[in-house]
Amino acid sequence: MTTALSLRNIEKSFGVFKALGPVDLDLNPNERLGIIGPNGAGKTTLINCITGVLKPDNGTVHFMGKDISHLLPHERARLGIARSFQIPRPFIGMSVLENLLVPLDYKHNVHNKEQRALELLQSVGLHNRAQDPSGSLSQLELRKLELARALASDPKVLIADEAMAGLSDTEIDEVLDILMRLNESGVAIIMIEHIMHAVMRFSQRVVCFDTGQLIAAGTANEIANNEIVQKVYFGEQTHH
Ligand SMILES: Nc1ncnc2c1ncn2[C@@H]1O[C@H](COP(=O)(O)OP(=O)(O)OP(=O)(O)O)[C@@H](O)[C@H]1O
Repeated sequence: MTTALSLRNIEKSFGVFKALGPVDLDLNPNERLGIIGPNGAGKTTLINCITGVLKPDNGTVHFMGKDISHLLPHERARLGIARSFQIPRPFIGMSVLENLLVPLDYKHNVHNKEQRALELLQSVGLHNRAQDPSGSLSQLELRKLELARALASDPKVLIADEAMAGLSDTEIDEVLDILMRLNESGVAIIMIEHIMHAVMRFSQRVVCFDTGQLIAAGTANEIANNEIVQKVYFGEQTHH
């Protein structure tokens, strides 16, 4: 089976500081993968190496069997790798709908952009706010808009970076439902999340990073019961 993503021997240093690697990691098509690890573990660095924001010092990234190591971020996005950001920054002066017309403008094969924007809003449950100014959105609605924006490129892989931070339990459930529906529609999802119960509930497989290394991989249950993970991650959490 062709993997959706295949990372081999990825390494990244900042000056003399080794932030990541070497890391090998695969993502299967339509998989739900959780990435956990304490602050500074290298999760964001890894994601930046996947999206092309950072150029790793070593290693390769394959997407659907194609070597994309040399591609720029917008080229990777066009192929089908999308990322939603933890802190959404919508165009405040624009309506919710207009915010989605911006990324859709980059797509040449969408005939009716407004209709597509409304479909995207519907898929995240934000269609009733289409005409409202984006500055009037609640935290939860901003997260939904951020997901809709990431989906405008019709991704095959969505990297959700702390999409639920700061939300209440019922709001977390809503975001999880949206991500689950997306996954059912054929999008592989990488969830980077500090909210343990959410990432454990969502993910078919969880990998844990610490000091730039992948230290454990398994089902949510296996990872929750893994002694090394408990030491570096859950151990640390209980001191917060
Ligand atoms: N541009 C940079 N220059 C120097 N050091 C960096 C840079 N980006 C990240 N680092 C360092 O690399 C390490 C890994 O950081 P990274 O942001 O990838 O961790 P993380 O797992 O995403 O953490 P968090 O959960 O807090 O977001 C950290 O020690 C961080 O200080």
